[in-house]
Amino acid sequence: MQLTITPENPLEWLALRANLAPIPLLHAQIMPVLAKAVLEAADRGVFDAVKTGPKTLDELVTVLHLNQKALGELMGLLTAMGYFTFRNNRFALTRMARRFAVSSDPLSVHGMMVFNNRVMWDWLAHLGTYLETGRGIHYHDTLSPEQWRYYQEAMVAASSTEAREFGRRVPVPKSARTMLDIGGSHGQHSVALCQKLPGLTSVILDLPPAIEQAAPLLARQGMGERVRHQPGNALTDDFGEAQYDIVLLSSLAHHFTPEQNQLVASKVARALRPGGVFIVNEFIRPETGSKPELVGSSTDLFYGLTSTAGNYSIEEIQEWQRIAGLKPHKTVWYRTMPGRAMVTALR
Ligand SMILES: C[S@@+](CC[C@H](N)C(=O)[O-])C[C@H]1O[C@@H](n2cnc3c(N)ncnc32)[C@H](O)[C@@H]1O
Repeated sequence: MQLTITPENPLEWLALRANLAPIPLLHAQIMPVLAKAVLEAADRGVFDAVKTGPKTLDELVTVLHLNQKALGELMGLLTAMGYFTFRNNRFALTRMARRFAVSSDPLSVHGMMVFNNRVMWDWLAHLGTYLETGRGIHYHDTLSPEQWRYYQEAMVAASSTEAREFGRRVPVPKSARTMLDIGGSHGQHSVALCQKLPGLTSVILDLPPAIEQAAPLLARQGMGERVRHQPGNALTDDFGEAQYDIVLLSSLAHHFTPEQNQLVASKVARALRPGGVFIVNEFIRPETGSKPELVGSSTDLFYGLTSTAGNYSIEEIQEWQRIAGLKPHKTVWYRTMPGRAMVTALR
């Protein structure tokens, strides 16, 4: 899967080939507006307002208390982007928008859109400073309780589709009974595996302010004591010895430096039982100059900006696992998300 600028006819193909299309204008002027329009629409309840059935612009103006001209422009853009159709003077949600943009669908990314609109958007203004200093903003140290809530809801939204594929495809022993989910937040990955393996229980280790906000999100899953939170810090806590059949580090390695990841991998190796599996679930950094992959490259820059860290290559992740005394095992690439993989190793 790729995010691309695609010609729609042979003449456009020729224009692109002949370098006649000003691509940076699309990146610099069009794409930021597309992104912000989707975020603001989600945050203002535009998608939810159409959930019960097609609406005219006038009806939307009344329900949403927004300016008619401005909302008309937004709806025009969202229709062009494939979120709505417009027939008989009414806007209707497309299948894609109904599943992923309306807040109530189990696969919705609405929580991520609200977080990005209310919290993340302002971080982007720091990119210039990051480029000068190499120092990211380290948001885990400064979020307010309300921002922690948006963050944890965003993580649910970001991983709902992925957790299903993870549960189906991650190579784990069927006999596994104990799991440690480091930085596991909402617990969707643990829940997916516990639903698949009836004998499995999981402990989610996360920072105390994260757990405060993630607890109700985990409770919603109805797993009771089989998936429980444990407040702590992956960098300073001991994980114990030969306790777990599965250890998962999902979307946390990108917040840590290589040295911190090596430290975590060593503690994980000690905490695994013989035959146990360590899964690093991550966006993978494409090598500069290799086949273009926008998700891996843009998240790499983004995690640099946010945590002074970034994405890692498969080889780098396997090197932490190897130095920790583990044997690199299968790497499984996601089919539902480009640039993302489960990199596994065995004790
Ligand atoms: C990007 S989220 C990933 C959540 C989840 N694992 C997933 O894949 O959807 C990173 C999580 O790691 C937690 N975290 C950050 N630093 C941590 C640390 N030092 N120890 C434990 N958890 C940490 C955050 O609170 C957050 O819940």
